[in-house]
Amino acid sequence: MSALFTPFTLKRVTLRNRIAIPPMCQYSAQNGMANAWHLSHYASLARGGAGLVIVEATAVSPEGRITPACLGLWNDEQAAELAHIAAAIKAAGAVPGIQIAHAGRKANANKPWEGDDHIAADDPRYWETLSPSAIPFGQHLDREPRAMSHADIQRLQADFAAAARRARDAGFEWLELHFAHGYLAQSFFSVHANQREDEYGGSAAGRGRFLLETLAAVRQEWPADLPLTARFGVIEYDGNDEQTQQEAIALTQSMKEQGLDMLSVSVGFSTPQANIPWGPAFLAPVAGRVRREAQIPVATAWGLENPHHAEAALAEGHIDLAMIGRVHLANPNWPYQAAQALGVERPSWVLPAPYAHWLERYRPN
Ligand SMILES: C=C(C(=O)O)c1ccccc1
Repeated sequence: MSALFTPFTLKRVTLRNRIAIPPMCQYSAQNGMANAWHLSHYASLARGGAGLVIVEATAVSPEGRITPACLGLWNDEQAAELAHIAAAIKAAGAVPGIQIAHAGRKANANKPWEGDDHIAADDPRYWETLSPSAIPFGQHLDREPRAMSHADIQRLQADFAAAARRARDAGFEWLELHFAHGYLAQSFFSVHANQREDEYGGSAAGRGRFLLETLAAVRQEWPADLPLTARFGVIEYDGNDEQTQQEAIALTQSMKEQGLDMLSVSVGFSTPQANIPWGPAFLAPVAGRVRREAQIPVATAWGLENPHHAEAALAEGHIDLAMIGRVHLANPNWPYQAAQALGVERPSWVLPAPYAHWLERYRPN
């Protein structure tokens, strides 16, 4: 039996395999509302056979969106539309997950294919960006954000808790806090973005406070028997990686003690000067160190689209779940190809029966 096609149980949720589809922004919403695009997109991904499908970064407040076209979960109308997506993912046999997020100083940007840069101040779509300190990210996201007050911090933590409550009520069974990729929570942890001199800055403990408090607020709302996870950048590839990993692993241990069930290990993306060693499964050993030292189940993404690389990362004990993203956009039925490549018996049956039975006897010319 292949590691990739072994079920995985966390709290009262069992995934049919170790294939998870990570959040991938679609930049296709109006006023934060999901629409026909999102429903067909997520239903298609779920029908492909993955065990877990995580809905893209969904903002906890309007100014937390990466772009004006990002999803939101700051009101009940948005939750009602997302409930249809959770139901569609579940009906296809996958577990419905959702990532809740605040983009911080990277917010208020144009869509990637429309410039990927900050929206101009005289544009009607402009809104103020927030961050731990008034330090811009740089390059195409060079706007100086407003340094957050304690009132801002408390408001945004309450927004995360409210979004978690709505996600629960909408029928999602897996919640991921977006603590990665240079967005708000990652910015509190990163010295590149956080130069506060109060209790939310300075030491690693200070820079981790926002994440721990936000997790605690969400933990109050999210059911104890459903997985509460976070995607977190544990390395920046900025030349200071050993210290960053040590601090990140210490924070992960604290988050685990506060009720975090799993960590999706990613890159911080807090500085444009990062020198990321892109390549097959490049982050798997980093994830394996977090798994060993923090003693917490981990997932990771990046460079796992070759089934043999994903299988090895699991079999070698680096990870518990393989986040397989972009290749699913090219081939929503990637799990079927992976099952064939790994010699899984009756591979077509990773797909829904209406597809599986036709494919079982299909021999392409
Ligand atoms: C749009 C992203 C997200 O939502 O995390 C993202 C950003 C940086 C790298 C990968 C993904």
